[in-house]
Amino acid sequence: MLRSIQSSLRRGISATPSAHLHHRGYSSESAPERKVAVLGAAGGIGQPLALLMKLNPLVSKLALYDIAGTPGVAADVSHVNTRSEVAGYVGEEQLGQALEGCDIVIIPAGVPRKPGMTRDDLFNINAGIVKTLCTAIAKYCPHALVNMISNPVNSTVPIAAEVFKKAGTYNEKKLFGVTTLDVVRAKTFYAGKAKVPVGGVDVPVVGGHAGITILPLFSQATPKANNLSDDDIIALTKRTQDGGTEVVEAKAGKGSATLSMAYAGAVFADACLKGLNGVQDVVECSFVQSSITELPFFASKVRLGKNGVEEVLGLGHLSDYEKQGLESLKPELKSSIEKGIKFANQS
Ligand SMILES: NC(=O)c1ccc[n+]([C@@H]2O[C@H](COP(=O)([O-])OP(=O)(O)OC[C@H]3O[C@@H](n4cnc5c(N)ncnc54)[C@H](O)[C@@H]3O)[C@@H](O)[C@H]2O)c1
Ligand SMILES: O=C(O)C[C@H](O)C(=O)O
Repeated sequence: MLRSIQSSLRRGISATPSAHLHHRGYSSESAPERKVAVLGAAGGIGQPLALLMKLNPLVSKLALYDIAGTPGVAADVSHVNTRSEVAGYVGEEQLGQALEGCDIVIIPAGVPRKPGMTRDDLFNINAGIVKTLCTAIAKYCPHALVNMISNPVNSTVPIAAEVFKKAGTYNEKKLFGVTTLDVVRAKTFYAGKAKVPVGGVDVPVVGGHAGITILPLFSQATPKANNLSDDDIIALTKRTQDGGTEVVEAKAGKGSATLSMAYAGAVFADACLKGLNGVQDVVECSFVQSSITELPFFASKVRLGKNGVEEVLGLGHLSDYEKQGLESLKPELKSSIEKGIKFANQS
């Protein structure tokens, strides 16, 4: 049972087939030691993400941190009979211990949206939380890869970059805004509309992570679908851009996407782990420091490796509709990035 869950997870949460790992000369049990921390681990995303990371055989130590509730989550998850050793840390005085020795820090800490709110409405609370957590990362694990989930991602990633710059620890190869949920949604919606098996679908999603800044590139989707009209592509694009709001409205005041986000966060962290371990050709979309447009941060396909970002891949050929979408998203994305930079430098 466990073996089958693990092997299906390994197939699902994997940018490369698990067979690839065996070609690298190690089984999961003898994979390199890797410590992963989840900050905000007692939350709606944090708890299922903690479980999924506990199921990942590439993790040897799992640190679960929150301002409350982590002893219980850690005790619960620690009983799962998989490789990693689990520890719970609670309150700022234990944050350093949680972070020491980390290879990857995943941050889903902060408040989620309620109906009627934009992600930017979360800025006032989450910006401060992210700043505090990143200050501690700079101190206790300056070489870790940071997977930023807390919204608004378009601003929290620039905040993190500024905090690290001030601390003298910034490495642009190691800071990632997690936009995997946009890709997960685009793949699901495309497969449903094109009537193709979802397992084999790929759709790049570029730009940022809020409304029109989310730009799925259905013209590059594989397998190619010849049964989709221009109107279908417009509808798929809008549904992907509004995917978060669809969940916020359905949850009617009880938060935003947690389960699909935990899955997406686990997919992205798994790709980072594989990159760190030297697996070749690990490619995921992520919001990173970038020079593929005039904006300083941009989501696109990124090749992951032993140092984090190995290569930021270009946008490829865009349809006229996508070119228009790209130009329309730039002003909003630019101002969200600038808002984050300004906050980090003023406060
Ligand atoms: N990037 C994405 O695609 C994506 C998707 C979904 C949600 N999100 C964002 O993720 C965040 C978390 O969402 P959620 O549904 O898990 O919320 P939640 O309220 O259920 O959980 C958040 C957790 O963060 C903790 N927290 C608050 N301040 C903290 C601090 N200073 N240090 C550590 N932990 C702290 C809380 O105690 C809580 O347990 C929100 O900002 C949400 O908008 C992002
Ligand atoms: O929509 C939200 O507020 C949460 C998240 O960014 C999402 O895309 O689901």
